[in-house]
Amino acid sequence: MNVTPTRIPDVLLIEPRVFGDARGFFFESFNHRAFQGAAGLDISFVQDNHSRSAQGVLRGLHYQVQHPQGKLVRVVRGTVFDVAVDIRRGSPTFGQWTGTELSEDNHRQLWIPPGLAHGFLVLSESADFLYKTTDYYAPQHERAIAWNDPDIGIAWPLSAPPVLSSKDQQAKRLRDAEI
Ligand SMILES: Cc1cn([C@H]2C[C@H](O)[C@@H](COP(=O)(O)OP(=O)(O)O[C@H]3O[C@@H](C)C(=O)[C@@H](O)[C@H]3O)O2)c(=O)[nH]c1=O
Repeated sequence: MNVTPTRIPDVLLIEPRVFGDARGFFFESFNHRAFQGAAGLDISFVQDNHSRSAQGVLRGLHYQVQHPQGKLVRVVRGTVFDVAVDIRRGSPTFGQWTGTELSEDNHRQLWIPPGLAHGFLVLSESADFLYKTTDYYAPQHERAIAWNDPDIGIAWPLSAPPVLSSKDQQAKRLRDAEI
């Protein structure tokens, strides 16, 4: 697998080696040893999540103030624009974002370390989004930052206003958020 740092250097783009043949394809979607070696990270995952969303749905930007979750994210059906925002106080890239298209065709994964906010926009008719997390869901500690916070300035590839949960509609700007 290829591992490439993004403009937030510890957010990693992971491109697995895909073996295609007349039947279709095969790839290791997660290999603990390869992930540890390539990413240089000693990580264990405790939860796998799967969400399905329609075109134009935007989920995010989410994080947990305690029990922060590192996330290894990918798409098995459709295409999304996936975004991580650095909200770690004192980080040299605080307030910056990085975005990548993840799709069923490019098999790309993004590693988002604990402490960042995460969200995605569905570009295809629908999308199935899978991710592993390093800590458990803790709803009492979950927070959201507004997807359109002008201080962050994410260039979402939008053609219409996004579809948001009521929680995400009420999300705060980074400057007002508990981080
Ligand atoms: C995230 C999550 C939700 N749920 C439940 C709570 C709720 O009833 C329902 C839907 O939850 P949400 O609206 O929070 O789902 P969603 O908006 O998809 O939340 C997710 O968004 C992406 C961007 C992330 O990065 C994730 O960490 C997570 O925050 O699922 C769990 O039981 N376990 C979980 O781990």
